Amino acid sequence: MVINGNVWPSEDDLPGFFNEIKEYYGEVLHLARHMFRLFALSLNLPEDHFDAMCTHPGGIARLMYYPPAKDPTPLDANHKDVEIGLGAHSDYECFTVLLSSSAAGLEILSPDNVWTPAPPVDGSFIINVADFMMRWTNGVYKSTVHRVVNRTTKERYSVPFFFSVNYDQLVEVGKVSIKHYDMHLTSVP
Ligand SMILES: O=C(O)CCC(=O)C(=O)O
Ligand SMILES: [Fe+2]
Repeated sequence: MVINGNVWPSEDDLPGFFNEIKEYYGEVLHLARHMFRLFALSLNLPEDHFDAMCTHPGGIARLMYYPPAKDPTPLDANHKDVEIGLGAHSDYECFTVLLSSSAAGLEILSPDNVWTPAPPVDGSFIINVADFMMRWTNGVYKSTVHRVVNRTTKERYSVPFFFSVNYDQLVEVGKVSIKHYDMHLTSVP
């Protein structure tokens, strides 16, 4: 449900901003729908399995800004990070298409609980599996715990695009029916 629409800066204040964002949103939405086809194939489902569930999908693009670090410190297990830009979390939709920032800062928690940098790679996207996909696939896909710490003296920008099926889509995990945003834990078969 959309309660309020987006509030856009005026064209005078930020010329071209609305059109650039709109164009990016259209392209990344297209890519996300394509990614869902790859997820389907990887799960031994027909390629178009998710198509009808993504006719008016949840898709939120967020523009992130991380100021330069005042006290740049390397990633070090013995050092307590004080300048965390975005604390440890997993995303909660199906998956996130993350446009790599030109500056480093994204860190992924490895399965053995070690923070590991995910440095930007020019012209690439990072795909983070999110909680809904993990629940839906009964843990076949696992959501990625990640955080952002800008350890550089550069400003950092990034654009995550959080993607989901239609918010009114009924989905099933094994024999358990769940509704979006009304999830319960299910046992792994
Ligand atoms: O800025 C980034 O690279 C990641 C952003 C993020 O994880 C989020 O907004 O959920
Ligand atoms: Fe995130």
